[in-house]
Amino acid sequence: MKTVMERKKETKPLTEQPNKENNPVALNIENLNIYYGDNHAVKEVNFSIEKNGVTALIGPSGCGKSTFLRSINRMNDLIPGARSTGGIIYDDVNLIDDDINVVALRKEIGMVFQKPNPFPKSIYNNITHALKFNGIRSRKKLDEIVEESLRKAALWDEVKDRLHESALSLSGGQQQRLCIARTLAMKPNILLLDEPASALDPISNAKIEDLIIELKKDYTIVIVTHNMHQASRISDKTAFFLNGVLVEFDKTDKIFTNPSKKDTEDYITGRFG
Ligand SMILES: Nc1ncnc2c1ncn2[C@@H]1O[C@H](COP(=O)(O)OP(=O)(O)OP(=O)(O)O)[C@@H](O)[C@H]1O
Repeated sequence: MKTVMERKKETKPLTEQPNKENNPVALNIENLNIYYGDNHAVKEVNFSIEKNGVTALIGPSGCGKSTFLRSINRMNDLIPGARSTGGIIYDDVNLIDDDINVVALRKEIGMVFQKPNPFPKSIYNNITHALKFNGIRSRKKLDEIVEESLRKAALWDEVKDRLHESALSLSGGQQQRLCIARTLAMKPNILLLDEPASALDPISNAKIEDLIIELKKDYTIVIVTHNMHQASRISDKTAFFLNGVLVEFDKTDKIFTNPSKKDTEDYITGRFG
């Protein structure tokens, strides 16, 4: 069985191929359908996600945003009865193919969830746990990655003197930034964020938003959010879903100032959902 990385080496990376606006593409979504048993949760979705940008997924509860997001790094595999058809094309590999190495995939495409979920371990060990599992043993190397990841997640200055204290002693916002640091330590290309700030206070929320804007220089970010202000502040492109259908996908400015579809306008102006 070939890993995502092994298959990548054989092909020209899709990321070198521009989309119609001439921006490099990280993921091409082609006729994607996702089902839970008889429930057709995501229907014939087609669009491309740009590299080094923030793509926001918006829409009312139950419209399929999280299902779509989870399908990108195959988290839906854990749900009995879930199945997908179509394509999520990443570096010329279809991520829904059966022979994808899901462990390798999840290193390249990391995910952060709504509720911070640090391990009940020290701050340091939260970051090194998966690294050690992947065979990195050198203390110097581990120290370097811990510092680099915590700096990237804008947490280093707050925790550098307490790296061996429990992660559970951190505030909710700090725990979420630690979860982002833990994901960054695996050196992903893409970050999937499922409402990463919705369980946090406004100040922590603002820090996460600032962090996302900073991180998009180095990563492709896809974020599910119910917060319209957040979507308009931090994203470059926005995808509006309704009943599993991608109703509209465009530049965020356009979606929020002059949407093409009435359903999009009704949603962003709060008329439903
Ligand atoms: N684990 C699951 N098992 C079965 N059906 C599910 C599961 N998760 C979601 N669904 C169904 O898939 C559809 C889309 O749900 P999903 O959670 O993706 O929507 P969402 O837009 O992310 O909603 P929310 O904003 O409330 O999180 C819904 O009909 C939901 O009931």
